Amino acid sequence: MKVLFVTTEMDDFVRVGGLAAVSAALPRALRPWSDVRIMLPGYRDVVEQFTHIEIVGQCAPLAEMPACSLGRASTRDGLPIYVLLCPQLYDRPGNPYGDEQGRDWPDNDVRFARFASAAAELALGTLDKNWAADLVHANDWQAALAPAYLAWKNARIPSILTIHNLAYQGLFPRESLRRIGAPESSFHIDGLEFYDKMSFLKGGLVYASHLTTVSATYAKEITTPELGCGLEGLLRRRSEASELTGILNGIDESWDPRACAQLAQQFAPGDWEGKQANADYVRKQFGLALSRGPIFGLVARLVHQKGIDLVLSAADEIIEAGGQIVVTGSGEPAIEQALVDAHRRRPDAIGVVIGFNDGQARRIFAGSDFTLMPSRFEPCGLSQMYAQRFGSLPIGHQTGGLAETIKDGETGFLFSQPSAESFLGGVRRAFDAFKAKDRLDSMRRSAMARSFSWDLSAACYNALYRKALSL
Ligand SMILES: Nc1ncnc2c1ncn2[C@@H]1O[C@H](COP(=O)(O)OP(=O)(O)O[C@H]2O[C@H](CO)[C@@H](O)[C@H](O)[C@H]2O)[C@@H](O)[C@H]1O
Repeated sequence: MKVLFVTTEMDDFVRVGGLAAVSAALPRALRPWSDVRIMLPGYRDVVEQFTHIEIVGQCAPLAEMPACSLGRASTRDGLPIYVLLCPQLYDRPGNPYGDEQGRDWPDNDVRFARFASAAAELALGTLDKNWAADLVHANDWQAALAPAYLAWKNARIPSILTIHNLAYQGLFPRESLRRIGAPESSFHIDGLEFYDKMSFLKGGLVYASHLTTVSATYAKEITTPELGCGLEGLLRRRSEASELTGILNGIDESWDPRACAQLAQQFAPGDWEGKQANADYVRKQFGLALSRGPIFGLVARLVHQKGIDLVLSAADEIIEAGGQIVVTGSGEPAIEQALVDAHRRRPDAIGVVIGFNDGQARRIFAGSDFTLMPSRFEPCGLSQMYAQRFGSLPIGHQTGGLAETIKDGETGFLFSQPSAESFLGGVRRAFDAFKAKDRLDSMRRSAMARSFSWDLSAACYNALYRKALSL
């Protein structure tokens, strides 16, 4: 079975959020079953990391989308990667989606439509004479038009679209339709149109043969007006036709505190002195006061979704009760600034490093007692799984994947509403557990014993692929 996995982030080369971790781990977990190949845009960060890229094909210009070439390379462990080379679109500073100031690139419609249409061509066998795909697996709005381009070419290749976050839809003005060579006839309510704009995500929601999202709970939630982002009607129809499946993400094996080389000290369940060494390190690194109280960690993209405002409004109570807070991540400038201000107000108790560094994140999970995840919604969430493996008990809102991966009172704490009061309820329960050392010990052991292995998820995707191919 030949699968083209189309994504715009991958931990090996470039990451903005959780999609990058999934794109690095899931294709690897699928390798025993299929010939999975990844397709990425040729961003500067991707191209620079390969010593050799073999050019395998050329893509002709289409509407306002420039010609480009397709390169083939592979990761050190032999995973084939196709890279779409078009310096004019992808060789830029900044992150995959915007400039160094965080503003979206104005030509993102062309950048990602070019990517998606090239993916469709590659799948059809017109770009690499030695390879065509049996199935296309596209991820999020950036790749969501791949199923649409397949449909517009009347191709019969089945496609799967995974929604990692419905809140990002890739909305562009109607004129984009012409720029990306989409048929005029696709601009209607059952096609790409979304309130008079063009929605890339909707292209995938409409044209993909099957939809998945990253937890069963979120798969239900997105069929409701509360979390359906205006697309609930379409999603409900696809769900009722059994064409929307929730498959929980896993995490990779490097999340093992006994072996993780990036920690201040490795530790096993029960070795709380080892865990304490990481707490000491974090306190020192973040310039916090010496303390015997709990550390609350927060590792997240700093966006509205993640409920950082709830953490800020609870900060005084956490500190008064003897806790300290450490935060790392990057995202919206206003949220970054609010965190920096909170740190300036209480540098002894609130540590903040804006930016993202994987080692730093791991040391926070290892050094903290609790991990804060008051997300307003959370399709799956990875931080709460990383946290449990590292003995940091997550305090999460009972939504999406958090509701499925945190065992309330056993491996972490769930609270019911995305409000400051409800969140504080979870925090207070955490303080109680911290004082009851036997309880803390057994909760940490239960959390660390969980595996969150990719194997189960990969088996579900494999079954879905086979069903889509009627194998
Ligand atoms: N700039 C940055 N700042 C902070 N952390 C960064 C980061 N870049 C990468 N990360 C990493 O990404 C992790 C966060 O991933 P999540 O899955 O929790 O959320 P995200 O919203 O990015 O992903 C979306 O996609 C994933 C994957 O399907 C879903 O789990 C999730 O619910 C959905 O919102 C952090 O633990 C960290 O390791």
